Amino acid sequence: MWVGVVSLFPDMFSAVTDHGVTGRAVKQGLLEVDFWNPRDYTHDRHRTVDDRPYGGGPGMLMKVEPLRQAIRSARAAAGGSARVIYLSPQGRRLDQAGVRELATRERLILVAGRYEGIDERIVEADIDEEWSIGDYVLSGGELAAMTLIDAVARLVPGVLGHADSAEEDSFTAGLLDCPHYTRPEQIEGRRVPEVLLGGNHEAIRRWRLKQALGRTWLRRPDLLAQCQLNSEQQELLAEYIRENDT
Ligand SMILES: Nc1nonc1C(=O)NCc1ccc(Cl)cc1
Repeated sequence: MWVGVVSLFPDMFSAVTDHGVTGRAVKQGLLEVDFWNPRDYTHDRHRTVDDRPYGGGPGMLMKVEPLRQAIRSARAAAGGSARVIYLSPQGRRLDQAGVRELATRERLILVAGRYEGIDERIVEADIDEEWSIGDYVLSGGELAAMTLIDAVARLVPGVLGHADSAEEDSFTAGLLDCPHYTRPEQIEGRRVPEVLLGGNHEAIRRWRLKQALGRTWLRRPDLLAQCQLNSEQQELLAEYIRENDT
């Protein structure tokens, strides 16, 4: 997957390009991230990238020309086949379904804004899709862009490594994760559930599924309402509710 990033702070992206699963994906050539900085498209002595808002008010906007040229350069490099995405609280809320949609695209260009925003005419003329990672206000679009890169890259074949791509198997898709345990067997009197210490893999699978269903029921009934539960899942959830309905 190829991602073009338009940002005033490209160095921030080392968080995804130089670390962990996504860093390894870059090394392996499964993920490529290239950068276009609007500041490189300024021609004044001060390399100005911000501009005052018509109508007054606090703060500045991103200056139009440098941003437009950076986006156009990124599009040209993508060979015109990229989707240009702008990250902002005004966008479509990102969830795993949206991540799956975005992961089907070979080329994405992510526009990370700074200051108070970008000119609406750029959104109309140069942006294909606007996405939000959540209902809160960040200081710029970079962290949102990195969040999207991380979530989408994990769905690129080969990136996660373990063949069963634990993340997305049908077992728990759409449910919260089950509890996890590792050594030692006891921490200040708290023990690991016995089923996990045995070797009964079918019992372990059922226990994990039951826990995932139960935790979703307890913490995110909205997610559960969207799930089509099969008979085994319905049975396990009913069992969990019987055991946990306070
Ligand atoms: N929440 C979010 N989901 O995506 N992006 C955000 C966010 O807060 N961006 C801050 C931001 C976005 C554009 C500009 Cl010009 C300035 C600051």
